[in-house]
Amino acid sequence: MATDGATPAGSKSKLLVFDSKEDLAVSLAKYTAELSQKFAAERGAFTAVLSGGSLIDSLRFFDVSPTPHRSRFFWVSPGFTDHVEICWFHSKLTEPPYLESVDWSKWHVFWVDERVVPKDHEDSNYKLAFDGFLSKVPIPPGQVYAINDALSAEGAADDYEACLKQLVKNGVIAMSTATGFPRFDLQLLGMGPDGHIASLFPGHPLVNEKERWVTYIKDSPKPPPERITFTFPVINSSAYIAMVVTGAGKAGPVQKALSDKKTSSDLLPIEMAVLQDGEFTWFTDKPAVSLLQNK
Ligand SMILES: O=C(O)[C@H](O)[C@@H](O)[C@H](O)[C@H](O)COP(=O)(O)O
Repeated sequence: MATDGATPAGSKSKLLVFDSKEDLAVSLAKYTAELSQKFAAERGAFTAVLSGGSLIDSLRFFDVSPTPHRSRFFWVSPGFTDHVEICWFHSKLTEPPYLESVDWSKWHVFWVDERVVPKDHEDSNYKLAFDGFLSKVPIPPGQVYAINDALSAEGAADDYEACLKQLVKNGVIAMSTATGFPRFDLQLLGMGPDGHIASLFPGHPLVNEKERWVTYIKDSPKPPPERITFTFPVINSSAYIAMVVTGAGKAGPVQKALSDKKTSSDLLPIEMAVLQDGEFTWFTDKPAVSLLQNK
């Protein structure tokens, strides 16, 4: 059966490897819907954080099928491999049954990073998520927290941080008693081929930010250059992280992140994503884990 992987900070870590992007998307929809139900019942709100990039495709990717879909995935941890076959309805978050069964009124949506461009610009992560996901589900518009696109990068980061602080005060966002930073229920993240997450890039001083909740970058190596981003203390205070990584182009950083041998001097941002008290799940495909030993 399934097994948990390494637990570096006492938190849980799991690696899921899927046969196809469709299978990954089916599982991600089920995982997200279950967490939404759990937090809506426990706290009366579900705080979900999105990234840009290919993640949104994973929330909307495949076709609807009326018949159950047989999906295989693999749980992998050092020295252990198991294959599990499961039947799921071939469904995504924006289709039945989730469209009706998820309590969308409890959702509050945030971005782990955003490009400093107008909301209707092709580069906007808000636009990407709106077109592919948010426009298809009935989340109250007042609970979708886009950046203020009239501000500079610095101003937008300050404004977003102030918004988060207000929502912590109102009890919409939980606080981590362990870290003193906001504790989002679920962060749905992607990783770039260089091992970056959010807009925290390898070798950039922002990876060391310890005080701010939200900060800004004006020299992002991935275009466009101006962005705002959550900091590591906020990412690492999450209750759950789903790290969605597919494709052979990302196999190098995946191998490095999951390797037992770590040297603190050259950590990639993905290796710095270590939950203090939460569950970190990798949603991957076979090409992304092709450099791992025990797959
Ligand atoms: O604004 C962005 O560029 C993203 O939020 C970024 O952090 C993204 O998640 C990764 O770069 C992975 O992107 P891909 O999945 O497209 O490689």
